Amino acid sequence: MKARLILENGAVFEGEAFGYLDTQVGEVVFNTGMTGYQEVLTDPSYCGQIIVMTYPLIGNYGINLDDFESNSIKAKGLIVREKCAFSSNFRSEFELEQFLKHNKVLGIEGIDTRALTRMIRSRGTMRGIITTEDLSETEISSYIEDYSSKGVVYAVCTKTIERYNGLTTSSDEQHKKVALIDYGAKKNILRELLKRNCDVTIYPAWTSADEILKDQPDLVFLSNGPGNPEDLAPEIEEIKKLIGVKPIVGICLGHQLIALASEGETEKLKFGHRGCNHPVKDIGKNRVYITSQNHGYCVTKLPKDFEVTHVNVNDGSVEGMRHTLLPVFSVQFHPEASPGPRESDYLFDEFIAYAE
Ligand SMILES: NC(=O)CC[C@H](N)C(=O)O
Repeated sequence: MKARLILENGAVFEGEAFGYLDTQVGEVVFNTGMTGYQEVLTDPSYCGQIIVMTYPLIGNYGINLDDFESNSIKAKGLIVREKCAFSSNFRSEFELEQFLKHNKVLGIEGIDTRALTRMIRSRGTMRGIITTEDLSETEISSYIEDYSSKGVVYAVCTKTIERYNGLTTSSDEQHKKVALIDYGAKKNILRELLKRNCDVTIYPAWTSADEILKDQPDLVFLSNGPGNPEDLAPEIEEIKKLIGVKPIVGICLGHQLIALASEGETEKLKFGHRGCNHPVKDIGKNRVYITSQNHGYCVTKLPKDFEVTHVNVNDGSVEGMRHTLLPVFSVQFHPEASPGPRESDYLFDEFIAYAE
């Protein structure tokens, strides 16, 4: 069946539908990873977005039971050049198409993803509709105008407090108590903390600072998550109450929220950074790491008393910052990888070293 992507600038790309037949509106973004489609689709930070994979063949190693970053697809749609119908990998449990169908997500194949990506790069990120229906002009513009990314964090974060014990049980290993505030946390953040013997309590995004402090954590960890950080005014107020009281670290959205809670500023990037091949320089180590990224916003004004620890080698944007006096440290990229290179996972040791 035919399916179309209609962008807000009027461009139309036609391809073949696969997965679940539907109409959805979202922000159309591209990801340059050659692999990692399972992690990308289930990463809650993609909530509200339609993903274009620039690698031309997607689905060739299927979907397995271990690589989920949350328990369902959070993206609104998937656009590929060619979908692989029969996967070939010893870990594959089902096909990409089945996975999309089961999660009620529309995929479109046969799209010139190179032309589409070039258009997004030159025009900037745009809203778009994916559909198998014949929509009228009025329907198209009302879909696009009604689209908003507000509330996405509340849609994806945990609704109840969850507690996990660190993996090592030996009594001489001291377990650090980590309060992970979930704005749409990827599972690999939890896995990395548990692997390092931390006992982790996951709190819904709206949890008050008082409630978190009552549990006496050794470290507060602000997760990644979807949407515009500026939409989270109440959460920013709670973070303000934690800064200087408990050590705080953050990844991606968490990093942006620390900036906003300390009177820094964030802005939307023209087309974002999404992929597994973004070079980031750790200024202290004078080394470049290839990192996994997925963000549309970045910190443009550093808060007072903060210094830049990491910088993006491609465009010079801020990739990490640290308070010069208080235990506060955060990065814009994803040291938990999943998907992508794991070479910056040393940052989890640095994060945990901040614990009291
Ligand atoms: N992965 C993330 O946490 C993304 C943060 C934020 N939603 C952005 O797009 O910039």
